Amino acid sequence: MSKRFGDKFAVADVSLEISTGGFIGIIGRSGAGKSTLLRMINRLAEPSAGRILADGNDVTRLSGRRLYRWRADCAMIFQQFNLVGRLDVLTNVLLGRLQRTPNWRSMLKLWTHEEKAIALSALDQFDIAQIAAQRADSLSGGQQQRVAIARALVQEPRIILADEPIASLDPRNTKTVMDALLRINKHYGITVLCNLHSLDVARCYCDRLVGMAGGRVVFDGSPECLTDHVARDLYGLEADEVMDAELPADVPAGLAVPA
Ligand SMILES: Nc1ncnc2c1ncn2[C@@H]1O[C@H](COP(=O)(O)OP(=O)(O)OP(=O)(O)O)[C@@H](O)[C@H]1O
Repeated sequence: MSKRFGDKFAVADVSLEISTGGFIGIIGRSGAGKSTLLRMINRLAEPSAGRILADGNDVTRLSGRRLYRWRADCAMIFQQFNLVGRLDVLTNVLLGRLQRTPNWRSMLKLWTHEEKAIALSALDQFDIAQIAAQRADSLSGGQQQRVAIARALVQEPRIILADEPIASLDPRNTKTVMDALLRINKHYGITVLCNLHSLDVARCYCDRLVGMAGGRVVFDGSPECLTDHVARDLYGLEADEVMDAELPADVPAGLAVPA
């Protein structure tokens, strides 16, 4: 796929094959094309050229109901959480059910007991069921992002597209949020594609890293294959910054699935 803005290519001739159930980190310096690549997958950005194939179906040609369904299959997590601040946490999570709920019921906010139970259970998995009745704008950044992940989970997606989900969080909240994404990936087998600035976080959580520079893929492999030498090539002058440890000292290395 390629995406051009004017005469500049944000993504240029990128070809990736993504297997179900992976935890893929997309890394690279600012402006490398990571967000544009993710946004093309759920068609928030239209590719200028190329195709996206999912199970043999050309996603780039979908419209109407079928596009709506594809977007329901791809839950998006944003850096700025995108919760509705004046609504309580439980309602924010229930909004993730919108694509699966008849319009008239969601407009009247007539959620069934079952839907509420699903939403509460999602919150419980990330240890935040006790704040279900609080307004979303009263929460810390880490709590808000966990609510956003619970909302994504109740959407029952096949893929989670996370665009810099930890960029505005401190190290402890970074770990909580990455653990939540890892749990979704390992426990439910949902594929996670995650744009990450911190190389250390990417190495710790992802089983595959895709490195982008100037809109192109310049590295694609396991974290072990991404040597410091390759990373320095990828990040240039930003290398020292992204290779600084951002996780607290008690974080175990490797892919330990949280209990
Ligand atoms: N809507 C747009 N209009 C014009 N140019 C854009 C637009 N969106 C992105 N770009 C340009 O495309 C290039 C890639 O941007 P993109 O946001 O995908 O990079 P990124 O790797 O996600 O960077 P960052 O980490 O800073 O978000 C950049 O040069 C950016 O300025």
